[in-house]
Amino acid sequence: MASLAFSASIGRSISPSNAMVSDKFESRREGFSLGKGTFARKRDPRDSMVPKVATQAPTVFPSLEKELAGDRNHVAWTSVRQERYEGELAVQGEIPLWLSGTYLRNGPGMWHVGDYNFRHLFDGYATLVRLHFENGRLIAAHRQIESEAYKAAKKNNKLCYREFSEVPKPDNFLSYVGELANLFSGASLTDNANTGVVKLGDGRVVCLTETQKGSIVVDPNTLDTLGRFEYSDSLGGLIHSAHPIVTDTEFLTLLPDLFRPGYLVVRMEPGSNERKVLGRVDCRGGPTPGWVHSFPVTEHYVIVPEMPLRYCAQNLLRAEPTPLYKFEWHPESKGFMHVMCKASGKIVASVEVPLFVTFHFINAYEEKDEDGRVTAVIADCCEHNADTTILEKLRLQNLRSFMGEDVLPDARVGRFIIPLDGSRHGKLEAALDPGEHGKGMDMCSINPAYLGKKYRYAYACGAQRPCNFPNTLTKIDLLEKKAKNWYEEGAVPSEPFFVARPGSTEEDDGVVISMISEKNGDGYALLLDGSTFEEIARGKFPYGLPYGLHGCWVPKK
Ligand SMILES: CC1=C[C@H](O/C=C(C)\C=C\C2=C(C)CCCC2(C)C)OC1=O
Ligand SMILES: CC(/C=C/C=O)=C\C=C\O
Ligand SMILES: [Fe+2]
Repeated sequence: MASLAFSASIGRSISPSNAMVSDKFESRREGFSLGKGTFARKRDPRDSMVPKVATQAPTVFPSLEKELAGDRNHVAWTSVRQERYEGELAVQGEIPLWLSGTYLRNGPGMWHVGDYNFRHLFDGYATLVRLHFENGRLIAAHRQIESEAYKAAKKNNKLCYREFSEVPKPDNFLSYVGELANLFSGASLTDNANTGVVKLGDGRVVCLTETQKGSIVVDPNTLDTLGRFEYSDSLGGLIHSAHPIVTDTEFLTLLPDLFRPGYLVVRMEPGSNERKVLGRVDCRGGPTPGWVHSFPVTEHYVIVPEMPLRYCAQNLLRAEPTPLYKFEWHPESKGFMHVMCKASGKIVASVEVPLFVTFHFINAYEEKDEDGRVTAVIADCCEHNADTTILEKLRLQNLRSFMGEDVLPDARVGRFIIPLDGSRHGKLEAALDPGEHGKGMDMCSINPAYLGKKYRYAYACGAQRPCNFPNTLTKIDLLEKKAKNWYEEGAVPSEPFFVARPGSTEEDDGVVISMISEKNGDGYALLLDGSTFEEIARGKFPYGLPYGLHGCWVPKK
C-alpha cells in the first residue's frame, strides 16, 4: 500500500489574517490530495455554498483508505477532511435576531496518524467547531486544536502520547521501562483536549479532556490554540472530571485520588488558575475510585457519584485495550452517591444506590418540605441500565459497520433520590418511560439558568430504532413525563445545546443548537425552537463534519 503519511501532500493552512470571512460566495473547484493520487472534486451543487475564504489552499488531510472504504462509513465517523475552514453558511429558515454570539463544539475529529487507524471514538485528535450567529447570519469554522499530542503526531508521523485507548509502541525494552516511568509522572499521557469546551467567568475559553494537562486555552474567534491552561496550585494528580461545573462565578471539579481511593472537590475563582480544596470524599467501595466523567451540583451541595465502573491501575499499564479500557466493573464494590456541603466541605449524606453506569449527569436539585427544609437531593443522569457495553459500542469499528441491526444498548433518564435524613440507601429509577425517547439517551443539556435548581426540561440525543448510536434529538418534559423527538433518516445529530432567549421567563424559551452529520456525507447546523422543538433554521456546511461531543455558548459582549 502506498504510504499515506499524516503530513504528506498537504496544502498550506490558512493563516488567521487571510481566513477572513467574505460575504461573497464563489464556486470552488480544486484538487484535494488524499494521499494516494488526487481527488478532483466534481461539480457539486454544494459548491455554491463554499465561500471565498482564503487565497491559500487549506491543509487537506490524507485519509486512510480503510477509513474511507466503502459507502458505509458515515461522515460522523470519518476524520475531518481538512485542518481548518471558515465561511458563511447559506441559511434555510430564519435565525432569530436575538441569537447573537458563538457556539463552540469540541470533539474527536481526526482518527488516524500515518497509516495507523485509531480504535475508539474517544481517541481522535480534537476538532473545534465554531458557529457564529449575528443579525440572522451564520458564520461557521472548524480547526484542529494544536495540543502537544497532535503536533507530535504530525511531526513524527506516529502516535506519541497515550490516548483513551491507544498507547504508543515502545521502540525497545529500555524505552518500555522509560514509558512506565513516564506513565506515573504523567509525561506520556495525552493533552489532546477533545471532550468539551467551557467559557470561564473571566472570559477565557478552555478545551478539556480527562487529563489535567489536556486543558487548553483557545481564542473563540479565531480558534487559535493559545496555550496550556496551567493550574497554579500544588494539588497535583493527573486526571480530573471531563465536565467541570462552570458558571460566571466559579469552576468546580473533582480530582479522583487513585492511591487513597476518593475524590477532592475543588473550586477555582474567575481570573485565577488556582484551585482550592472544598473537601474530600473517601470512597466506600474499592479498590479505586469510580470513573467521574461528570457530576452534578445543587444550590448548596456538590454531588459526588461513586460508580462501580472504577479506574483500573493494571489497565492503565496495559498496551492493548481491554473491553473496558482504563476501567473495571466492580459490582461487588457497590455504587454510592455522596453529598458535600459547598460552604463547609462536610459530607451531609452518603448513600448506597443500585448499580449504575453513566457518562453524563443532567442536573440535580434540592427537594424541600413545607417548612423549607431540604429532605432529599434529586440527581438525574443519562443512565445505561448498569450496562458497561456502551463503551465497546463506541469503538470506531462498531460505529462504522452499521448494517441496520438494533445494537444500541438501552438507556434512560436515571433519577437518583438521595435522602438527607441519615438513611443508608438511596433510590435510582427511570424519571419517565424510556420508550418516550426510544430507550436511547445521552449527550444532554438544560437551560443553564436552572443549574442546580428544580427544572422541567432536558434536551438530549435519543434513539429511533434500529440504530447503533443515538440518532434523534429529544426534548424531555420531566413533569409531564413525555418527550418530543426530532429525527432524520440516517442522520447523526450531536448534543442538543440550549441557548435561552435574553429576557425569557419560561424555561424552554430559547433555541436548541445541534450539528448534523448526514448519511450522504453532507452536514448542517440545525436550530430547533426550544419550546415546540420544531426546526426554525439550518445552515449547510460545505461538507459533513465528524461527530462532536460537547459545546458551550459565548454570548456577544
Ligand atoms: C468520555 C471521554 C473519553 C476521553 O478520554 C480521554 C482520555 C485521554 C482519558 C484517559 C484516561 C481515562 C479515561 C481513565 C484514567 C486514565 C486516563 C488515561 C487519563 O475523554 C472523555 O471525555
Ligand atoms: C457519545 C457518548 C455516549 C453515547 C452513548 O449513547 C459519550 C460521550 C462522552 O463524552
Ligand atoms: Fe462527556
